[in-house]
Amino acid sequence: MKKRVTIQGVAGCYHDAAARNYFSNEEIETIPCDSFQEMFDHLATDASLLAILAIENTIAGSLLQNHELLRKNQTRIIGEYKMRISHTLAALPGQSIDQLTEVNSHPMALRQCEQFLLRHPNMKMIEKFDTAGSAKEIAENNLLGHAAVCGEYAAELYGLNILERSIETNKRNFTRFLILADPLLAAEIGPDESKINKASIVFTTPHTKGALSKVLTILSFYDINLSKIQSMPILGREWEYRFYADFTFDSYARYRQSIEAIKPLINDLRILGEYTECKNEI
Ligand SMILES: O=C(O)C(=O)C[C@]1(C(=O)O)C=C[C@@H](O)C=C1
Repeated sequence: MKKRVTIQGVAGCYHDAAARNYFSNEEIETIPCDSFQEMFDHLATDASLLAILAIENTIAGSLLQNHELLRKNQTRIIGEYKMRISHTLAALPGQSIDQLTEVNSHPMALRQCEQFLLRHPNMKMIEKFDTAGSAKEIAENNLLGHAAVCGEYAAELYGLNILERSIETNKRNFTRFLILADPLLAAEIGPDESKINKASIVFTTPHTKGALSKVLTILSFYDINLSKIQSMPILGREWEYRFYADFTFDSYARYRQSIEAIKPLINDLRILGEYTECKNEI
């Protein structure tokens, strides 16, 4: 059966490209959403759907709100995909860069191109819900004076002219996406234990001396490699934090033992997913 994958954004956006790359051996249908929240709403009402969710970028950092969405929803992470992101500046045919007064894009994309955009102060940065959505809006409404920061494919798809290519601040610009599924579907189509070498968890620690350090020491004892840790404030408890951690490991059994070993030291543990590490980042 054709997989249906919810994406934030419209045809030609980076989520669309990431979904098509990740499922390159299968025919898929992408379901556009206006926000990350809307993606989770769709997943909650239709357990047969999958989703792809940007979680961090090598220039702009973490998408913080997406960590909280992962925790608050029952979906499981079943995979990850790292994709090179290269942005273009695109406008209606006939427009030159000095005629532009406004640049539209997803906030993460604008941040990734900040150095280029600061060199062109004639363009005011206006955040929109999507890169490709910005290109589409400019084309459909014939918005003279507007440019979009979007992928080359999106510019072509919506008939815009590319004024500048590779405008990201650093060429090593990658976004890491997570593949999500309802827990029952995840058990069915997620990777076999033998292929699992990465996990994402969230937990809190008591506000005592060395609490987090003790957890990390135990993980290191079990040969667990901490690949990312992200703290987020706990609502209503000033200056207290929740920790989102990603691990990689060679032995699934040792990883499970390490989780059992840290349990007495932590609270509110949730395993967000166990999956195969994506290595295609070069
Ligand atoms: O606007 C898009 O095209 C998206 O898919 C969103 C998004 C993001 O959420 O970070 C995806 C990848 C890039 O980092 C820029 C924007």
